[in-house]
Amino acid sequence: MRTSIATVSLSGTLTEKLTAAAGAGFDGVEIFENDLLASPLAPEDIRSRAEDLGLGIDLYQPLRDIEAVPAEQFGRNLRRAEHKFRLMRQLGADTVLVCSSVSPLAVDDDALAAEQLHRLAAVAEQYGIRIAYEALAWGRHVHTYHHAWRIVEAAGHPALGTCLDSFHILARGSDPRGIEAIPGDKIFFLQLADAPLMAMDVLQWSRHHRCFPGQGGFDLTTFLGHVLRAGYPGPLSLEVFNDVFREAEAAETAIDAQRSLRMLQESAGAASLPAPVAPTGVAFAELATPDAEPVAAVLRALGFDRRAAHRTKPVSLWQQADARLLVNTAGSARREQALSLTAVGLESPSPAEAAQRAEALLAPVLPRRRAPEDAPLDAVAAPDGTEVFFCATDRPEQPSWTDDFTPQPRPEPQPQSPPSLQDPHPAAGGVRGIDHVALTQPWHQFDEAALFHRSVLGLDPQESIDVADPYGLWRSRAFRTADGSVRIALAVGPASADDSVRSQHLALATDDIVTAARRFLAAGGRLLPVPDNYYDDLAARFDLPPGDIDTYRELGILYDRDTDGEFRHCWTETIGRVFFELVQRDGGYRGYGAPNAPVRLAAQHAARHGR
Ligand SMILES: O=C(O)c1ccc(O)c(O)c1
Ligand SMILES: [Mg+2]
Repeated sequence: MRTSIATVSLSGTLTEKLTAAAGAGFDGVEIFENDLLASPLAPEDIRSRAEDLGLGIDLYQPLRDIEAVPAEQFGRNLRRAEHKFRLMRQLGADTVLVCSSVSPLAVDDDALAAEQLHRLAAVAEQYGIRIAYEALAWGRHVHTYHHAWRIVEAAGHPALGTCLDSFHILARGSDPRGIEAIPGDKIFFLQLADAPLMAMDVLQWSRHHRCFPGQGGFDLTTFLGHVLRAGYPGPLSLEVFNDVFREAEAAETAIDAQRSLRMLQESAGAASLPAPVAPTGVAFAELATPDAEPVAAVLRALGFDRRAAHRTKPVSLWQQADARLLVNTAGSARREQALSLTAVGLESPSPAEAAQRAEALLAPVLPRRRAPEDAPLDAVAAPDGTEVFFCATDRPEQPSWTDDFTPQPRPEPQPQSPPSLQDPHPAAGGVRGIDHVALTQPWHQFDEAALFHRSVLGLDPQESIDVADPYGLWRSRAFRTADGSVRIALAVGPASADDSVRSQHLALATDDIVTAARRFLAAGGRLLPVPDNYYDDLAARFDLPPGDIDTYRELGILYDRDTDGEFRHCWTETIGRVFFELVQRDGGYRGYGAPNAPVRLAAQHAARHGR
């Protein structure tokens, strides 16, 4: 289907908006009046600029406060409208949006509204223009789609149809099934927007918090199904008023927008994409640092061995059971000078198919080989720049990223066993694998990152949660496979948290955190100190054996429980931008210890600033 985007959804000048829309593969745009008024380009130049970019101007908008007004006022409204019809001829736009009046002059009289819209349509028709009448959720007398449609039907003019906007319809809780009763050819335009579910004034909600389909809480798949079954033949157009998108890079927002529409068309059965390939595990996480020694010391204390070295690059593979970490010191030219998490390898049943889907969803695909002699690997860049590899680890039928590594002799020679990358049996208190990867997102990319992880990586979103920090608020949302074999937690921090303190972390799974913490401390590792107050509260909240609480207090282990299981965890000190978490997840515990996160954030501030 044809895809379109309203210029109000993108940042920048009109030219920048058009370029971004075209770059993301949109077929058309809705031009917002203000974008035209503020543009130095004449309407004919806008038209040819759009044409050169392969974009149609699918809608011009809006005409406001037109209908159901006293005769004299309507005369003035018609003159104003005719002015815009002439402009639209120059623009090459043939559909104009009229939103339901919010004017105090408007009267509650459907017959008058229908008569005046009929007269407006008759004038528009002379210019070859169609009127699409839309009910604003806060319209003075007309605020539901069925009401707008009743008026359009009563007006009975071929140049008059209705515009459906998913936000206005779903925000008011209208039943979208009634859309199927509208003849498809009388739906002149379809605007799509999602929004987080919020209890607030609907105008403020609409003007500030709309987002792209799949980023909010509305069921747009069902909604679109009704519109398509009605026989709507026009474009799917995104009209998203969003404070963050107004500031973000237009080219990236446009790609995020197009990705959301492709996902929506897939879920509504209107288009197909290469099938999703859910990952089955975390193959590795890659850390970049100019100086390997500080992180190597922590990894040794955590029980990791330096198991292999890259054949051609300064990259070491550290491993313990299924936890594999790459430490890359070729990073001096990287944007980060401090230790940072730069790549994640996801074990994929079919790396090539995962990459095909990623490409169809406009993810930036990275070169398959970083160097001519490297094994070919499928990888894409996440919105925050993290490289995500689709991996097959040591599977005979596929190239393996481990092919680029040469096993190193074990530190304590084991004559019977040759050097190997396999290590299925961790010692008691050892690390078993990677429980989750936690990535901090730039503040303006949280919704984009969420859609990316769901659509491109095939992960299921969990609830968004707020976490209090002494100096602001974090918003965090985890994405996971159904079986929990891959968990990625995204967080966006307070504006005051500058980039250097936006830490990322790797949570390492163990079956025995008490032994793991003791071994780490005995090996010279340092855990983040946890205040005594925390443990007093723990005793009040949970009926844990007092001896356990004493042990947790001694070691700095925190505890949480949900209806399915228990969670115990502790954190290392931060090196550069990265810290490690030891995690013991028992039963079916689904969370990440969120109730304990404020304690961590306060302790990390204290460690950094001595306060
Ligand atoms: O907020 C508004 O004024 C406004 C204008 C035009 C639209 O299509 C819309 O959905 C909202
Ligand atoms: Mg609208």
